[in-house]
Amino acid sequence: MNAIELLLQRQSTPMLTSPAPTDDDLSTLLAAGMRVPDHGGLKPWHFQVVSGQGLQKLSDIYLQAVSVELTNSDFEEQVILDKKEKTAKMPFRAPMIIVISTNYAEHSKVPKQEQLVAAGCCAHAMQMAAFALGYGAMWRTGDFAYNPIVKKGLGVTNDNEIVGYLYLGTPTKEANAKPAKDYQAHVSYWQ
Ligand SMILES: Cc1cc2nc3c(=O)[nH]c(=O)nc-3n(C[C@H](O)[C@H](O)[C@H](O)COP(=O)(O)O)c2cc1C
Repeated sequence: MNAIELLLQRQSTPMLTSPAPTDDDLSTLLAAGMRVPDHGGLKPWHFQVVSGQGLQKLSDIYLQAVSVELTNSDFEEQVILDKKEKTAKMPFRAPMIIVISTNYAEHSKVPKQEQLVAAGCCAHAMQMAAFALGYGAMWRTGDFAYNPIVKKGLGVTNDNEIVGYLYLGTPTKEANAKPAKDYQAHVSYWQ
């Protein structure tokens, strides 16, 4: 697949299984993440690679966060148990997750907004590199990207943000190709 085919045909892979990217391939993904446009060369991001026992650690953090949320809730006991069970399983939807967070720097010419965009580019670049290497990937956030207990557990300070959880692995099945999206309504021209 050449670069244009990759850009025009990319699509997410929600259903992932082992194998995860090999060490060499992971290294390529991380290098692609580092290669993004970066105003001021601040590298205002951090990548936390979660696999193996790390997935259980992430699951424990999610469970802690949801347990606090559910304390004093009006839900019936069985509903609470179901929610906790569902939450604890979330990190196991793939054999590897890269958590992309910001690592904001103070800079007079580079506002946080630009640094956040750059960190978002990292997630996209790593997803594209994963596709190019034959893996599947899905960029997720959800409540746990914004939860203070989860942020603390992952070592993301209050003044930084989790940009996404990039789930990585091998697709469980061949996906039906999604149709291209028409760009006409999203473009204007000055000529
Ligand atoms: C910042 C960000 C957060 C996202 N969070 C979620 C999410 O939590 N759950 C989800 O199903 N899709 C999420 N998505 C969307 C998927 O990654 C994916 O793009 C979407 O399902 C469309 O599929 P496609 O990539 O094949 O076009 C998110 C995308 C972005 C850019």
